[in-house]
Amino acid sequence: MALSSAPGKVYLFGEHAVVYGEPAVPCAIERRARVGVQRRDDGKLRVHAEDLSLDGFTVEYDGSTGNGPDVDVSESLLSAAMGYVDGAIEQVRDVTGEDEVGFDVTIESDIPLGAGLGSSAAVVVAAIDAATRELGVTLETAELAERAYRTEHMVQDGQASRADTFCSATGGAVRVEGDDCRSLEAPDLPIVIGFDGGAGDTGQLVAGVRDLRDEYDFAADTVGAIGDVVRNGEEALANGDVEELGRLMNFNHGLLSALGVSSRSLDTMVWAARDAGAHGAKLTGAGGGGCIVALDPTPETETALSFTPGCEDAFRAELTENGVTSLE
Ligand SMILES: Nc1ncnc2c1ncn2[C@@H]1O[C@H](COP(=O)(O)OP(=O)(O)O)[C@@H](O)[C@H]1O
Ligand SMILES: C[C@@](O)(CCOP(=O)(O)O)CC(=O)O
Ligand SMILES: [Mg+2]
Repeated sequence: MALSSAPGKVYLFGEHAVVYGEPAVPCAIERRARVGVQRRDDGKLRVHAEDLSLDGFTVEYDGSTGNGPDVDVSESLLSAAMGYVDGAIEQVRDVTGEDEVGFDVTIESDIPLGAGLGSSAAVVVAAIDAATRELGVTLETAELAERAYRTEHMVQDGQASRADTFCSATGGAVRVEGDDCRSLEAPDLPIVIGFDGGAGDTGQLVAGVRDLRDEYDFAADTVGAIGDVVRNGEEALANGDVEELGRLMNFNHGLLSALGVSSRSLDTMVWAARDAGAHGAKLTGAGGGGCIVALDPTPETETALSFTPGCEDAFRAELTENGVTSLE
């Protein structure tokens, strides 16, 4: 049995645009997914995922025959739910050369699913790390991040960046532009998160931006403008200028909103944070529903969010330097 954990993240800047080669700056936060993996020799993959929205289920199926699990939910819901774990195991089989190996996989996570905090990347990174170690193979962090990226790329229909997976694998604040992934020095940021209790489908939201970008030059320009905001944001981060970071986050939110990936509840939480005196606020991740990230050293934003209709949970998030971690 091998057990690994990996962190979720918030985007200070650059989600969606990063899929088209613009830079992005996500930061790992101290909310983690833990994945336990035990080898089985019958080739089956058995996944126990208490937090998955199919009401906490356990499925068992034979990965070698391609037969799906025997649960009573629609095919599309199931493939969306299982795709990341299945994909991670495919990568493990590929990188270890053990094509027929099966696993019992147990997932526990304190990252809400589909909410923009990178639950998918954390689960994939932790799963690949635990499963390879279970087979006696230790991957370098760069290789692990690359395999996790390939998983997200496959599940999200060929549209994904390396940002979430690299950030989850290494921890800390990172900068990703295409295949150039590096760690950044970041000050201790006063991060507050608001969560509307909802979720968005990353694959669908990414496809929506892609279509807009294909149809309208001004949508392509908007993606480019997000890249400009990120480049300014990197400078503000390096200078520890939290006020400027906040202004740029506000700008970034406006551009994401123009690309159609915000929602009424995300906008409401963003405005509640701004009205409470936050330096700035924006949605984080794919959008559609889920979380916003705000910067506020005072307790005002967290308090205001906790009284905002449509905000189900408001909490502070600590940046973490701990990326993927082997627990057993
Ligand atoms: N605790 C978990 N157990 C099993 N699968 C999970 C878990 N957390 C996330 N996932 C997988 O990740 C998907 C959500 O990823 P995504 O839509 O990219 O949103 P995000 O990465 O912002 O949380 C889920 O549908 C599921 O496939
Ligand atoms: C929208 C996107 O930029 C980030 C998605 O983040 P999340 O899965 O919503 O946490 C997609 C990607 O980078 O692969
Ligand atoms: Mg994701």
